[in-house]
Amino acid sequence: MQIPSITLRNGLELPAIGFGTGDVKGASGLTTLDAAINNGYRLIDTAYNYENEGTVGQAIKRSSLPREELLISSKLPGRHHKYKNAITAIQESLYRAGLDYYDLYLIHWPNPMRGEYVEAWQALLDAKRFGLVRSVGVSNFLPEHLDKLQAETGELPEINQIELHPLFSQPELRQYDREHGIITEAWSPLGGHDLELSQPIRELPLIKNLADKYHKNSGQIILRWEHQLGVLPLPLSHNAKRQAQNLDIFDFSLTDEEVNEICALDKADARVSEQNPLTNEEL
Ligand SMILES: NC(=O)C1=CN([C@@H]2O[C@H](COP(=O)(O)OP(=O)(O)OC[C@H]3O[C@@H](n4cnc5c(N)ncnc54)[C@H](OP(=O)(O)O)[C@@H]3O)[C@@H](O)[C@H]2O)C=CC1
Ligand SMILES: O=C(O)C(=O)[C@@H](O)[C@H](O)C(=O)CO
Repeated sequence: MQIPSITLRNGLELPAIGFGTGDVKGASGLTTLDAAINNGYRLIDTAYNYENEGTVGQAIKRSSLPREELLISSKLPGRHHKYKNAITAIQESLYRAGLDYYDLYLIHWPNPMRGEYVEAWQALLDAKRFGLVRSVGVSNFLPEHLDKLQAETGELPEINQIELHPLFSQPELRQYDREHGIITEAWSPLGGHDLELSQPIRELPLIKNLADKYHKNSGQIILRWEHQLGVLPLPLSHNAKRQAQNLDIFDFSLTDEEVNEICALDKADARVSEQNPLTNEEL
């Protein structure tokens, strides 16, 4: 299946959809990742704190794909924002995965009350200069945090990975990212792994009607809507069939009106995670 690409400011081309790995680890995680790669996923989102960079590295090795055909993204945890710790953590991330470089490395959370994210950003920029990572970005950053990075280092991230789904579509943050040449990635793009919260989103009448109209399922409608917004979604499925369905979104288009109708479902306080980056500090 041909997946379109999205190009970062620095010219790096990413597949327009990636694979989330939040709880994918160990032997069962390896089976999940084998299936994902086999299904055609080429961008894999991991994190130091997921404790699965080893599983991701193992899956890469088993895939027998040339390293350059895969794009691997990891994230720096809050406890390692100090410059020296950040460089060491990136090296440790590489050793865990058995990789020579990451394609992307993001600051996982800004942790604004600790106030060390500019130092962490400087470390990521230097890690890029040292050749440890090809592109650098952030996750869960709000405009005020991004403005501070630019003011203090002169450099903005290539990527901002944020919570985004039909009830929480983040119009202001998407606009900020777009105006600053930052690609928005969506975490919990299907409404997250808590079925009680995500199922009602996928069962919204508008989403179900569109699924019927286009002979797709609700997940595919949501992922297609995110794609048409210019957002790069990172869905996770442990199920090989759903993994394949989530990639099968490039043979139809929603109308502009339908895209806007889904955007109109947005409720500014409908985070499924209740994790507001202003107050949520993760180490
Ligand atoms: N930067 C950050 O702070 C964060 C980043 N993330 C990243 O984002 C990724 C994705 O987010 P996540 O929270 O996992 O949630 P998702 O929105 O990707 O939803 C995953 C859940 O949806 C189910 N699912 C997948 N496809 C379908 C489908 N087509 N129809 C119905 N159900 C489906 C899965 O079940 P099943 O497995 O049974 O298919 C799973 O329970 C994470 O894995 C992680 O990589 C997540 C949270 C925070
Ligand atoms: O999954 C991630 O990337 C996170 O940042 C986690 O903190 C996630 O939001 C979670 O599991 C919180 O309990």
